Amino acid sequence: MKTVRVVAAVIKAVNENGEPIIFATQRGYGEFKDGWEFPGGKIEEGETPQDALKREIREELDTEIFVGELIDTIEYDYPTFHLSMDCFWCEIVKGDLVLKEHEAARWLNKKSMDDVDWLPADITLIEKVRERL
Ligand SMILES: Nc1nc2c([nH]c(=O)n2[C@H]2C[C@H](O)[C@@H](COP(=O)(O)OP(=O)(O)OP(=O)(O)O)O2)c(=O)[nH]1
Ligand SMILES: [Mg+2]
Repeated sequence: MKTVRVVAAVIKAVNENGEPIIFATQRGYGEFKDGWEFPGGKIEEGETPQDALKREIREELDTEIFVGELIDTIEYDYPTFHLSMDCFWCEIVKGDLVLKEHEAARWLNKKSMDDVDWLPADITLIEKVRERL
């Protein structure tokens, strides 16, 4: 099976009550349309994961991010490909998270993290994010 190498940004901020929150996006097209994910995408040839992630967030959200620590690398078998996804803690440097490709987005806290329908590969990641948020 072919392996698809992907990077995803867990963009972290703090809400008006001082609680940590993360930014989730809903896919607007394709095979996984309507599923919730962390913004990001496929690593292109010659890119480091960090460079790829900064590029993807510029393309998808018109926003500049700081890419921090690796949270986890998710390995997941979809029916037609193997996903290898590096997930990083990120912070906004500049920009307003404009949805250029996604159909919706939400800021989620620990409690509301289960309220959206995550893509299958993200389920184990969500547990780690919640523990460390
Ligand atoms: N970005 C992202 N992709 C995820 C997550 N979970 C998950 O299973 N995926 C899968 C869906 C896709 O098959 C693949 C990432 O593809 P993508 O569609 O974001 O890639 P891309 O931005 O480069 O878009 P495209 O040019 O291929 O349309 O990884 C996630 O949390 N974030
Ligand atoms: Mg993408």
